[in-house]
Amino acid sequence: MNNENPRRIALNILIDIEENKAFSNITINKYLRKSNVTALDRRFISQLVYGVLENKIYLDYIIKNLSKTKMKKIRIEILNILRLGLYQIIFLQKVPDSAAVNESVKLAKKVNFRLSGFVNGILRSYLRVKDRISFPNYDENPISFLSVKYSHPEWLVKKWLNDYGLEFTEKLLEANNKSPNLTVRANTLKISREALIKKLNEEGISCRKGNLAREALIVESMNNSLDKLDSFNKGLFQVQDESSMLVSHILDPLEGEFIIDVCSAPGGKSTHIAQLMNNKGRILSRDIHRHKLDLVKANSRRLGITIIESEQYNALKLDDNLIGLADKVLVDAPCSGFGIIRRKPEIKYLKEPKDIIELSKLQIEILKVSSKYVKNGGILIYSTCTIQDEENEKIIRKFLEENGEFTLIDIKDDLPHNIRPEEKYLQLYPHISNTDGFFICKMKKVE
Ligand SMILES: C[S@@+](CC[C@H](N)C(=O)[O-])C[C@H]1O[C@@H](n2cnc3c(N)ncnc32)[C@H](O)[C@@H]1O
Repeated sequence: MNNENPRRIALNILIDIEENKAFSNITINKYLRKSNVTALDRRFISQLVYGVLENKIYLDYIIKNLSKTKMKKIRIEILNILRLGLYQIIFLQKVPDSAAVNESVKLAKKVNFRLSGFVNGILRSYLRVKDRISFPNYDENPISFLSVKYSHPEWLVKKWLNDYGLEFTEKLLEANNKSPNLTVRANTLKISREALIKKLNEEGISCRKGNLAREALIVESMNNSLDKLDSFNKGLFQVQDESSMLVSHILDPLEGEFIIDVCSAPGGKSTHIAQLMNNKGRILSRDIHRHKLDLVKANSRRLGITIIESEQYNALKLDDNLIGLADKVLVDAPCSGFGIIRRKPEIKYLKEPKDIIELSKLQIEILKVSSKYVKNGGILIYSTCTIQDEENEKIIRKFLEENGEFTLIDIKDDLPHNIRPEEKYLQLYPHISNTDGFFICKMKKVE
């Protein structure tokens, strides 16, 4: 077994994510970029990594039941080999049980020969007693039941049950463990959506029109990673979820305007805004992290956008030079990310209740400071990729209470016909719109 063994690569990725609290998508890309595995193996590696992360609490519950060694005492490599083995046995019909066990034992032998017997024992005992493992019972403890079944931490399940009720919560939990659509935005500065479909088909990518945004394409199958395609390198598209595309449509930028995007990296929305402005006008794209701004620059260059100025800047600090100057300001705020658990399942284990409190303080401050840049009659957009009220509606309510010069604008006219929010703002959920969970709110500074 060499280092190009897909299970070994998946194991290394899982350990890296756990030890370094790293993001799954970035870590997977990092490892795949330096390996020579086939397209089929790349898909298998992603499936293993996402599958284990999505189902970690469930898999650990089983390991805890079968192991005499306490979870905390099981070495991280062995624990992840067990998770990988069980995931294959339970969730992957295409992998025979014997192969899942044998490959896990082989992997364990490479990592720590002495402990391969332990791995063999746990996996084989699972196969023997799987029907007798006792899981939490819904009637006795619905929170534990849902937490284990859908691998979400108990505090989050409890919170969502409280906020949304049982039916909604269960659908949301279930949707969070499903694969999201891979969606791209046609760069209409260079190509129409129809012509892009043709070009991608020629490159072996099958895709269809999106459901919500007029530039969106949903990728249905591919035999190459998107960033290796000629169409990608020529800047004909940008990977972006449809929910995120709606933000720029709701901002509704016009040619010649001055737009400030205070939290812009990696530039998904800034570049879309530039596209909607026909690359005419001025966009100031700021972010607190310099290295992330390199992505804004690289994306702009690839997409042929010249009106974006990127600048490292802390959005909490008022910039006196910009007060009252912007036609439109976008605050796409840092958030808990609970709307993108499908893309980054590790988020559900990393974030804690105290993070939501800290984030909401940061969000309201950024919003207050950034609102100062809006000119009279101008527009302020607040968006997040989360579904927590504390980071969304409550922020807006507080902001509007304290800033009487801003008023909420109804966004129905900016939305496609198939989205009809009950409120003036928009809250999307993965199990309802099959997009990321997203919040978008539009405010106007009264003249
Ligand atoms: C949701 S992401 C932005 C995504 C981006 N708008 C896009 O569409 O590609 C939030 C960004 O806020 C940045 N950020 C966090 N705290 C900040 C601060 N105090 N000032 C400016 N940017 C900040 C993060 O670095 C992160 O890139």
